[in-house]
Amino acid sequence: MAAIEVRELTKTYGEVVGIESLSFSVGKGEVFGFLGPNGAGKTTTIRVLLGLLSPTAGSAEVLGADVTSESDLIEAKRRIGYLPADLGFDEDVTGRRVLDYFASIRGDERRAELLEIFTPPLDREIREYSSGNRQMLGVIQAFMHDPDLVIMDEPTSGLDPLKQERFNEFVRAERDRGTTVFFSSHVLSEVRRVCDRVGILREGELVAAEDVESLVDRGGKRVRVQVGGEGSGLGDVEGATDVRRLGDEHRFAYAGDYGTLLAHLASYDVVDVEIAEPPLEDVFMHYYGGSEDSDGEGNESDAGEESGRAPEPASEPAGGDADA
Ligand SMILES: Nc1ncnc2c1ncn2[C@@H]1O[C@H](COP(=O)(O)OP(=O)(O)OP(=O)(O)O)[C@@H](O)[C@H]1O
Repeated sequence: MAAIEVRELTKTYGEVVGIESLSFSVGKGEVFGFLGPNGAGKTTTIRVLLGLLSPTAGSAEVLGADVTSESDLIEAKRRIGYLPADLGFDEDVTGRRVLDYFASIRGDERRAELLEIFTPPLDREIREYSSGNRQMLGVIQAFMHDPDLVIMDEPTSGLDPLKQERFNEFVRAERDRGTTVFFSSHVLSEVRRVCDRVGILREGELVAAEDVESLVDRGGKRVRVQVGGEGSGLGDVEGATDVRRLGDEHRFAYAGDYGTLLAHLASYDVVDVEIAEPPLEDVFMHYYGGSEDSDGEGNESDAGEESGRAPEPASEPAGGDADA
């Protein structure tokens, strides 16, 4: 049994399509990144999975529970952790009170361990919390009852790079202990670091769900070569595309095997060579077919991370204990 099974799932808001005929599954123990730009349907999918929105058509199961069955879902939610995009904590209480509240509902056997990794100021009121501290408190409440499955909506938003790295390390360790993690993101480099598999959502439809390495292979390696002399015909090797010359440097994308490339380069007087993975943005654009071009420099930027977010649907208290 998969941890998450989604079949032909559609959710519309009146005329507006949130997601359409979405199908995917997430295996037990897998870390699955759910990628898409603002408005692609990530939050809608997550809210349906938590029973917070009813699907218009299709079906979804989490840990074997039909998300439209309140009784099944209540049982399954004991084994699920949830980090919503909009945490919705009570501003007047301390972080400790927030954790005590969730502990009273679902338990907190991992609280102490999590507080050694994530360090929000527990005795301050939430209104004094920075967004990073709120997010850390959210991560602690999502994991502290030792769930089998954790669903997170943009978990690293608001975290500084050091805390993001701590979060990434934590997710990798969670995978090693067998926890299934499903999280949405529009930060491509982040999913690359921690996910086994990635689903790319575009305008409510899944356009790809594959392992991260295949996605990267699909984009082709980025090759830069400097040679003595003219280097004519240097880009004439099977698998090379987008061949360009900048001064004495030759650049191209390469989707063939290393042996062929190295044999080809051996006939030149190579001064310098660099073979790098493509920026995931390029892979992403391949699926979106957008006109936004990467800079071709191989930079893995977090484009969009700071961009304005579409208004969130009505928020619910963290922990997903709103009505099914
Ligand atoms: N409550 C709502 N009423 C009407 N339309 C909605 C509602 N919630 C979402 N939508 C629409 O559904 C589509 C998917 O939105 P959703 O919030 O699921 O996307 P998202 O991928 O989570 O985006 P973001 O990265 O901005 O959070 C968008 O067109 C959005 O405007």
